[in-house]
Parts: sequence; structure tokens; C-alpha cells
Amino acid sequence: MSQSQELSSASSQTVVDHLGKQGVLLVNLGTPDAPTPEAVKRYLAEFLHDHRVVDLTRWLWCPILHGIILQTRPKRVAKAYQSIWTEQGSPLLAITQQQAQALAAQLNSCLGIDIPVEVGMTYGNPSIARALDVLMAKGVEEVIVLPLYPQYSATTTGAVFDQLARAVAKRVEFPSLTFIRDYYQSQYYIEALACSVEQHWLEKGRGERLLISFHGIPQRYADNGDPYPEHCKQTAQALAQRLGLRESEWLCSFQSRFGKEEWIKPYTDKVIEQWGQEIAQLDVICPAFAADCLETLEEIQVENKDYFLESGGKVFNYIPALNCQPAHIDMMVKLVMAKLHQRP
Ligand SMILES: C=CC1=C(C)c2cc3[nH]c(cc4nc(cc5[nH]c(cc1n2)c(C)c5CCC(=O)O)C(CCC(=O)O)=C4C)c(C)c3C=C
Ligand SMILES: [Fe+2]
Ligand SMILES: [Fe+2]
Repeated sequence: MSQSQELSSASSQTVVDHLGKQGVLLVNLGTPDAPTPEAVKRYLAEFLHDHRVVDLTRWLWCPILHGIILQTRPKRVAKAYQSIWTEQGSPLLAITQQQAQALAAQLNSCLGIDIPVEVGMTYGNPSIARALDVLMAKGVEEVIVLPLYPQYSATTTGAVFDQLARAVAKRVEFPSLTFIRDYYQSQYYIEALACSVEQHWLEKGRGERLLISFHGIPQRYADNGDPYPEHCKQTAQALAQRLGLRESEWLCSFQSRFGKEEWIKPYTDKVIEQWGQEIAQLDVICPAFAADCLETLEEIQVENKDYFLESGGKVFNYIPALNCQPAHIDMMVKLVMAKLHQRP
């Protein structure tokens, strides 16, 4: 072997050794352990105590949360969870775990080595702290954190960062962390969404309009500088442009309001009621959700479908989240590889 061959083989071995010490932490919101009022209460209590999610002062918020919300909401929401629960458990967790397996397999086939991929949830199980434990037990020294929120919001992505910091605060030693903050403009993400819509049109026919519905946040949070609404609008615009839609054929709206204060507008349910009076066939896609969950399978596919049909619409089609579609897993591979290859 020549000197230059030896050098290049030694340096590629270094790269492989280095890649071998990296791992991926895939994060999503979290979900109850069971579709029961008790489990939903535990989940909501953890979620709704997070200052990132509800920023009201505790002396004002805790009496409302403990005295009203946690007394009434768990029973109602548990029924909704029961209607979407699967043999594998909550769709959000089951799909995120399948995504992790698919991502690990795809990384392995691209790189020829095992890059461990673990799931951590911001609230509930498996926690981010546990996922870090598992990665470290596998010898991982550098973790690429991919929160499955394409659009950054302090309420979601910011909360992931806080949980990571809390997990790390309890340790003497912890891995290097690389944080993927957002991917709302990624060409691979927009392309995956567009292909999903086109495939849906081929299989189910094309609606007269496409509603691009995102989870909302309180208007006050946007006024305080949360860039989430702007990220959503840019994703929606890029998708509509890629699909060649005219202005009159699509709209960006916001769903899943919580509480009494004003949230960012237009509201998905109001748009859907209005459109039920104007058109016969509607398609709805929810690009903020990387995996189908309560907010898509129940709120959109059941509740909002009813609003559309009750107000006069005839055909309502929900276009599923990207879930484990190959283009979605490829997008995750691209996001992760960009970080892996940044390393020396
Ligand atoms: C003040 C309350 C909430 C904010 C702000 C909020 C932002 C937000 N949430 C998601 C993604 C998901 N939310 C989900 C459920 C859910 N969200 C809230 C409240 C706020 N969300 C509640 C109370 C719940 C639980 C259900 C209910 O009681 O109505 C889920 C689904 C979880 C599941 O188990 O399936 C997701 C996903 C985003 C993206 C976001 C802001 C950008
Ligand atoms: Fe409290
Ligand atoms: Fe939410």
C-alpha cells in the first residue's frame, strides 16, 4: 500500500470510528401511557405545568389547572384517545418508534455502520432523560437531537431544549449535543409533503381546495416574538407553489385552540364550516405533525369532517401525516447526515 493510500485508509477509519460514536435522539411531544382518565390526567398535569406551554404566573394558573382543567378534561380527552388507540398503543408514540427504526435502518444502509436512534418524548414516556441514558449506554459520545417539529416554536422546540438541559443537569458526564432547530423550509420536507398530496389526489381524487392546517399557539406568544406563525406561512406557501395552486385554491389555518384567550388565526374549524357552504370536496393536510396523533386523527379527521359535512360539504379528505413514508425517512436521513458530516 502506498503512503497516500495508507493515509487515506487511516483517515477514513477515523471518520468511521467517529461516526460510530454518534447517535440520534428523535423527539416528539409525548402522549398518555393509556387511554384512561388517570393516565391522561398525569400526562396533562406534566404538559400543562410547563411554563413554555402556558406562561401565566403560577398563582393564577395552578388554581385553574388543578381546580378546573384537571378535574374535567381528562375524562373527555380519554374518550377521544380511546377512539384512536391502536394495538401498538398511542399512534403518536407507535409511529415515532417506527420512524426511529426506519431511520436507523436507512442510516445503516447509507453509511454501512450502526448509528443508534432513540425516541425521547418531551412529556411522559419514554422521557428524553431515559433516551439519553440508553444512547450513552451504547457508547454514544455525540448526540444529534432532531425534534420532529418542522416549524420552530418556543412552546415545542424550546421545551425540548429545556428538557435536554434538565436531563444533562443531573449528570457528571454527558455527550456533545447538536440540535436541529427547525426544517420548515427544507426542500426534502416540502417535496415529501407535495408528493404525499399528489399521491392522495391520484388515489382519492382532487378536492376543490387544499386547507393547510397547523397546530396553533396563543396570539400573545406570536406578539412576543415566537416565529412559529411565520414558519408555518412559509411552509404553506412553499407547498402551494410546488403544487402549482392558485391563491383561491389553498389557505393556511391554525387548529387545536386551548383555553379562552385569542389564538393565531384563521381558525381551522371556522374556515372548514365556511367552506362547507362554498365547495363540495375538500382536502386537508397538517404539516406541523410529523406523526398522526389525536390532533389529526380525531380533531381533523372526525370533528372537523363533521363540521364540513354539517355545513353542506360532500367529500372531506384528510391527507395523513408523513409518518413512515420513505420520503419522510429520507428527509430525516438528509437532516442527520448534514450534521454527521460537519464533524472532523
Ligand atoms: C396552551 C396549550 C398548548 C399549546 C401552546 C400547544 C402547542 C403545540 N402542540 C403541538 C403538538 C401537539 N399537541 C398535542 C396535544 C395537545 N396540545 C395541547 C395544548 C397545547 N399545545 C393539549 C392540552 C393537548 C392534549 C390533548 C388535549 O387535551 O386536547 C399533540 C397530540 C398528542 C397525542 O397524544 O396524540 C401534538 C402532537 C404543537 C406542534 C404546538 C405548537 C406549535
Ligand atoms: Fe400546579
Ligand atoms: Fe398541542
